[in-house]
Amino acid sequence: MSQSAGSSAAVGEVSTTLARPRFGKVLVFGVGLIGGSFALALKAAADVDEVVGFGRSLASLRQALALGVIDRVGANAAQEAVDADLILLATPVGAMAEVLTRIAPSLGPQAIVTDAGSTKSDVVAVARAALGEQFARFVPAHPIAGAENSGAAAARQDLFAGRKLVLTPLPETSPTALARVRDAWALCGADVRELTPERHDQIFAAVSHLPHLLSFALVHDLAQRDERDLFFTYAASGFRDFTRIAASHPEMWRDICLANRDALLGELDSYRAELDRLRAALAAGDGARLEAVFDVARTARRAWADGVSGAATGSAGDSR
Ligand SMILES: NC(=O)C1=CN([C@@H]2O[C@H](COP(=O)(O)OP(=O)(O)OC[C@H]3O[C@@H](n4cnc5c(N)ncnc54)[C@H](O)[C@@H]3O)[C@@H](O)[C@H]2O)C=CC1
Ligand SMILES: O=C(O)C(=O)Cc1ccc(O)cc1
Repeated sequence: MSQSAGSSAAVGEVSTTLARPRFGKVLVFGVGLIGGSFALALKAAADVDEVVGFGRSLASLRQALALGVIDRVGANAAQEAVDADLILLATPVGAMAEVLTRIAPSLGPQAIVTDAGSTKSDVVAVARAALGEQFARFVPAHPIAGAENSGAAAARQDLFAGRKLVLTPLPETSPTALARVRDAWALCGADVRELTPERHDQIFAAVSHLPHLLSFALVHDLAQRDERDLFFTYAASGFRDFTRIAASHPEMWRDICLANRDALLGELDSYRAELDRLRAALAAGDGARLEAVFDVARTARRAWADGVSGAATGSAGDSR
């Protein structure tokens, strides 16, 4: 995809020295699965001077350093922001306001700020409030790639390869900043799309946030029972598929649910109504109704899986 820095043309070809895209000094706040994978992928594909990592725990930042995910552990975010070129927020969404407030006063004129949060309207609102006149260089983003695993040790250079990445630019977003962030994610291998923040949050309430809530709820319900060990002993692959995401990070999902509360409540109500209809059919012994519902769901699920497997976005059991 990208050429090595300084690659020279073969004899007889027009001599062109194609430099790798330059990203200068990159700060990553939250060097976990997503921030760490972004750092690895961008360093592999672009000319990055250094990646400086910030986080809550020195131990996990040291681990990220030892793994080569970051080049340096940052000590003073405000100072490091002065000459940073690209700043990625990859903390849980509830922590982003505090990070933005810390760096806002010292951002240099070259700095572009982006995020990887799973919700967008809330992140846009806190960025607008914290950055004020500098909000134009904030480019909201959400990689649709991940896993139930957390931390820098789970980071992978190819996490975003072939996966969708949604940008939710605003009318005031700087076209230059937007192009740079689009380029950065494309260099990480992502298939970059655009939505409005509101549309993004509606869609992801239905296809991501609700399924995680349901999975947590099912496992929680079973885990409260006296006979849980016996029940879990007999759980098979259907249970494994349905509940893989209940092993996801509780703090991250607390923040996502609260940030997208209205849309998630709407989806939860819709799902409860569906469950009520199924319950009524079951209580009435209405097998035809149950089978009709299962049939529509099976057809839709198979069509979706066939469609996405062609686009390399994962299949059932693929935890990416
Ligand atoms: N896990 C996934 O599959 C995906 C997650 N996301 C989003 O990406 C973001 C990061 O998620 P992951 O990388 O999975 O989480 P993670 O738990 O692997 O990493 C988050 C990192 O942020 C640090 N952190 C927490 N609070 C902080 C604070 N106040 N200041 C600085 N650092 C702080 C943690 O110590 C941790 O190193 C979240 O906003 C999440 O919604 C987006 C797409 C997929
Ligand atoms: O683990 C999984 O399958 C996921 O669904 C990962 C994921 C989690 C949060 C996101 O915002 C996007 C993707």
